[in-house]
Amino acid sequence: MDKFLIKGGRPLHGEVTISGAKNAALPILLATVLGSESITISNVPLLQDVKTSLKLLGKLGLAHSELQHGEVTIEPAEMSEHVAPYELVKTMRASILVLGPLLAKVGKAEVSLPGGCAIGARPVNLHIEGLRQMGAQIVVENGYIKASVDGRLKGADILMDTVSVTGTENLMMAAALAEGTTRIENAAREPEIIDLARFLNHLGAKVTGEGTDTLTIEGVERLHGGHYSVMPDRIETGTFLVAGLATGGDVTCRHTDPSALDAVLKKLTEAGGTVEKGTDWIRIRSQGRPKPVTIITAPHPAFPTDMQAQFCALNAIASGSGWVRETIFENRFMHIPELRRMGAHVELEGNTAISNGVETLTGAEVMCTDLRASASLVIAGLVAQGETLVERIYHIDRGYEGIELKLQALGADIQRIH
Ligand SMILES: CC(=O)N[C@H]1[C@@H](OP(=O)(O)OP(=O)(O)OC[C@H]2O[C@@H](n3ccc(=O)[nH]c3=O)[C@H](O)[C@@H]2O)O[C@H](CO)[C@@H](O)[C@@H]1O
Ligand SMILES: C=C(OP(=O)(O)O)C(=O)O
Repeated sequence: MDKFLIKGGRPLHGEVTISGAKNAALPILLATVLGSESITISNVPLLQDVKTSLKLLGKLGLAHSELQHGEVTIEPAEMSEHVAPYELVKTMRASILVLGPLLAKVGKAEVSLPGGCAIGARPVNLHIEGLRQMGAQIVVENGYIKASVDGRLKGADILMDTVSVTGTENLMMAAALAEGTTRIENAAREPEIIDLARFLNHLGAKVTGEGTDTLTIEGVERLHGGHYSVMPDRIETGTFLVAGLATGGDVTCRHTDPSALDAVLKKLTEAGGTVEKGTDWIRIRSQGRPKPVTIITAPHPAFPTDMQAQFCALNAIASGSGWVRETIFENRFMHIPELRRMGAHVELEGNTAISNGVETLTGAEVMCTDLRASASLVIAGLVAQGETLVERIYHIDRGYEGIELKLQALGADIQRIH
């Protein structure tokens, strides 16, 4: 299993090019199930989850080109299969996103129930309830969601009990080919939802209201082909900005979208970073030791859960006491015991991590438990005195394209050990 060996204490300096967003690329790739003509997608990050998505599309009978220079073409097909098996779903929760498209396109789907993961239970009841409202018959049997519909799905008025990103995406994709109009209220407003809506509209779907809490989708009979470029990864951007600030450096993220990062940039500024931005770049400069911040995660446009672990690493070395409260996932603090092993003074009280910043962390052997926890440990390793060995980095490879190469180019001493 690969590991990262990091020799900490070097400020990061320079420019980094941000990749396409994992959390936009995966739904967009899986939405190609809905297509009836050839679809080319560019700015696709080369990640383990992207490889898994392409494997899943292949399993469903869709041919695709090799992913080269971030571009892949997917050919439409008479779907020969409608099953997303456990082997694939267990490695990538986003596989649940074929449920809506398969039902809409071929009228049947069997998708392994994703179950929980390290960060929480991660239920999908709202996906199932919404599809039932659109006329699907669904049973959960032998660990699979087995769904079918007579004829086409029907447009419906759906009120989501809670804001769900993948739930909104599944229902939006299903509604794109349904008969009649679907209204999704209390919809998620994440930038990745907007990107998926734009992608679907580019292929001829009729989605409006993206970026607000009410989506209206007028179903169409078929989607045509096209070429679409995935939005930049706001979480990768935020991760590099935190790493720049934490190490006392000066980092510019290129090929990104500052408008998707308002809550994160606000907290970076509160933490004492000097933030400048243009249409597609953000620069952060450290002015000395970071100041502590208080953070409450919540659905967009509030502070994203996918950035809280990185800010825990920042608070760990801040000049005072700060706290981070996680409201989306019940167990997303697995990085805290690892940060403590590196000398952080941080306590968990319920869903809040309260830290008393220390001057510096010390290198240690630490273990990744999930994607963003891994990012926080890498940041901590870059800051720490001495050597840090980060184990189980397959978690990080799910979501960050060549993170060690990008960090090396910014001056970090980080090596992948096979
Ligand atoms: C709102 C939110 O911040 N969602 C995050 C969530 O998306 P992801 O789509 O994985 O999770 P959801 O947005 O669906 O979950 C949000 C909340 O709704 C609950 N829920 C969800 C679906 C459902 O059917 N029933 C139900 O009760 C979940 O338990 C959770 O507390 O994890 C992703 C990966 O870390 C992040 O990129 C998303 O930003
Ligand atoms: C936890 C994440 O992803 P996933 O939903 O794929 O597990 C993430 O992007 O931080």
